[in-house]
Amino acid sequence: MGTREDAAARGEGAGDDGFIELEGVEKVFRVRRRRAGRRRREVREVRAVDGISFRVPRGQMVGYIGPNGAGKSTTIKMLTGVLTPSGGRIRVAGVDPSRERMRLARRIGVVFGQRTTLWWDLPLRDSYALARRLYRVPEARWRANLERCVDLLELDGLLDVPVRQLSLGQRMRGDIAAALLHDPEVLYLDEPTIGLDVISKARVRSFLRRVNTESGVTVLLTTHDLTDIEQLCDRVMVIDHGRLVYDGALEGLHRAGGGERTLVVDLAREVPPVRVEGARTVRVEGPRQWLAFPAAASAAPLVARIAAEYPLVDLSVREPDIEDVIARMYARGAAGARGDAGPDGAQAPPVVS
Ligand SMILES: Nc1ncnc2c1ncn2[C@@H]1O[C@H](COP(=O)(O)OP(=O)(O)OP(=O)(O)O)[C@@H](O)[C@H]1O
Repeated sequence: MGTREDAAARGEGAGDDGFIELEGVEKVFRVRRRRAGRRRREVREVRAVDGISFRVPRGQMVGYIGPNGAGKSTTIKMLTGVLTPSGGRIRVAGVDPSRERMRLARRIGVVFGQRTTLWWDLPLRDSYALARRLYRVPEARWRANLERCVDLLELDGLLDVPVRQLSLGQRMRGDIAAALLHDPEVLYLDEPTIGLDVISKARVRSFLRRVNTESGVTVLLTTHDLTDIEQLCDRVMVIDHGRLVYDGALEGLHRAGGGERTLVVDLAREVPPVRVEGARTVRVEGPRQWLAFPAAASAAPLVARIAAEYPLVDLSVREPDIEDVIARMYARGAAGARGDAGPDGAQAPPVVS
């Protein structure tokens, strides 16, 4: 991982405002299935990605979120060149991924949280050494990158352990390191914190923040955990049924969804429901209380008010599920939020904040 300047110097023909560019991208899968009583197989079309356009400048860290089956993984697979779009145009660093997949492979890193790219029976160290040969990374560069990853991802002591013996959190950190040892300019992360405990999530997030700010790596992050987005991304894009329905800041998404966050407070003893301006108590269980407050509001003044008047011991903030936020966007009929096809079949632009 070089510096931000290194990353800028590596630019090949891509304008800074369109390092990743998608124009009207579509992916249609044809699924064959046999219906009971029919001899012929029926062909059904699944429009996994349905006319998506966006541009991501170099060095930006973007959240790419949506409900299950929305088309997130399909988009990432097209960005890596694993899948070829059925329509539209993609450029990553000026390169068409599906045409020049091998050339692009050296410039991108991919982490699929649900699957490992590491060799299951080999120690991490051997997996990394194989990847070095595959990507032809110069020895000195590779060593420096490995040292930095081992240090920041706390992999020391794990390098000689076979991957299958690692915990999920250790394996995920191992996978993230593997994706970065060849100095990629873009990192695609598909659910990098899925299934991790709070401490492992915090480690992964703080590492990703450093990689983005210090090395200028452009990051596209898919997650169901809105805290990942809140802590890492200035920009969030929401995809639903293969269409982009929102592009902007997380606060704007909360406004569009009109959602609420929940402040969970642990008090030193049981007290009547907390009464505080800006929130309403929705649940009380012994000394623990749940307070709902507008998702777009800051929790800090609320916490200060509670701490001043109640024996506050501990607290946490729970984000609404992305499914809830999107469901509310639909329920409120936010202008253009559906990305409905117009009379001419054109897709309405996403809500932009
Ligand atoms: N190879 C395939 N063949 C047929 N249909 C597919 C294929 N891959 C994905 N799909 C379908 O395309 C749609 C989008 O899937 P995709 O995996 O991109 O969604 P996702 O947003 O990543 O979902 P999740 O959050 O559950 O991972 C789904 O309806 C899925 O069933």
